Amino acid sequence: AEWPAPVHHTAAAHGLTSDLSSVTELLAQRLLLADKVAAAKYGTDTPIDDPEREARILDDVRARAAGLGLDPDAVAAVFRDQIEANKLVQRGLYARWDANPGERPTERPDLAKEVRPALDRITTQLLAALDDTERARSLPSCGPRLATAAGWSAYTHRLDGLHLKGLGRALPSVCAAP
Ligand SMILES: C=C(O[C@@H]1C=C(C(=O)O)C=C[C@H]1O)C(=O)O
Repeated sequence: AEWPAPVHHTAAAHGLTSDLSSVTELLAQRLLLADKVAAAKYGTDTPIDDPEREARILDDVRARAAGLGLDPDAVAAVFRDQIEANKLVQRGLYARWDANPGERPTERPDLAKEVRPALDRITTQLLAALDDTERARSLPSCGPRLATAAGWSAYTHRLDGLHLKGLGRALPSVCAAP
């Protein structure tokens, strides 16, 4: 055989990358969209919790995980964490806006036309990132690597305390169970 082997495909395409920042970057981006979700809902009859939308998301990612050869339960657990993290941030923003009317959003984004499509784009990207990092997420080093990557994502996005708490809530199922 030839050596070194010709590179026909990227490491990421084979789940060989050990860098989890592609994942944490998307988790941070998704969490920052909670501000737009909350702004879309605050002061309206639309509740923070939408169990039907959540169930549709989880059904969809299970099917797409299976198509990628990923464990549907494990992938659904990651998205369940993202949804809980998002609601945690939404609730925190509501509390902040209730207490400080001056900080309330001045515009109400369109949940259906603007915000949910942005969340859906991240879903597609996150599924690809989970696929790319399948091996790294199964290693014992996943936890420390994930913490490091999350720290960088938090830093580059200048996350405040509430969003840091949300990012912490977003992480527990990213590393495969031992
Ligand atoms: C983001 C929303 O709010 C909540 C959080 C969701 C999520 O993180 O995907 C989905 C449904 C809601 O329970 C939304 O309504 O779209």
